[in-house]
Amino acid sequence: MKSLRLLGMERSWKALVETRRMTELNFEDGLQLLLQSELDSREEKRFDRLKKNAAFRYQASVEELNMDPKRGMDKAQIADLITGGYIERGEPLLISGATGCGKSFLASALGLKACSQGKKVLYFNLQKLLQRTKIARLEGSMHKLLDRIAKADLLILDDFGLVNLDQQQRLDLMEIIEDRHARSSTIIASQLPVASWYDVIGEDTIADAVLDRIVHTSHRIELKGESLRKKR
Ligand SMILES: Nc1ncnc2c1ncn2[C@@H]1O[C@H](COP(=O)(O)OP(=O)(O)OP(=O)(O)O)[C@@H](O)[C@H]1O
Repeated sequence: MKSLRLLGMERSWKALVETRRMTELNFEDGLQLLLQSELDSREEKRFDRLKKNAAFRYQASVEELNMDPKRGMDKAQIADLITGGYIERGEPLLISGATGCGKSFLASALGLKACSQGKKVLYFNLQKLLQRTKIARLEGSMHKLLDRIAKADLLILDDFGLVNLDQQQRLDLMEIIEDRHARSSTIIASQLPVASWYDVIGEDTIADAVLDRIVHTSHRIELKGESLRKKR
């Protein structure tokens, strides 16, 4: 088992030997148990890898979400998002709300859920990502970075609209969104209401092109209430 790197199976086998349960099982049940242990162990490892790769802002889970409707949380909508259907269909999710109302927490929790469903997720603060694209262009690694982003089943762009974009940043955002359009899902979180995103992008043709690709088919969550940081 060790040579074949069947580590989950090996662990289960050792437990069976130590507890002497192996003598109680017939061949078929024993084999099934060992194979199931191997499968569980691989899924667990894949989940850990996906979670690490996603680089979430919070290690938040959907079970921890405060579902108070006064905060703008709709149980049925969240339950639907948890199934991951929006990711399969490549639909965007736009989360807006004032600072501290839990946008990043919600996006991270949905991202973690997607990892548990075997999806490749990437989480970025948008400003930091657009600084990274600038550096990647200078270093000649832009193609690699865009390729990595395009391959993600779910891309989370947090803090959209905190600063205005320059022309190159607008074009980079456009390219990222275009690569994903109608194929892969993107979550965008912003303190600004969706109606003012046009002005944030700042150039009519690019704003039209970006928003046309994300707004029409999107799911929306508008979080309300006072900052959860203040409450704490
Ligand atoms: N559902 C929740 N349950 C428990 N704590 C939460 C929840 N949502 C958010 N928090 C906590 O509230 C604080 C603010 O949350 P978060 O960073 O997600 O807000 P935000 O809306 O993204 O803020 P900003 O716009 O300033 O980035 C964090 O400390 C977070 O841990």
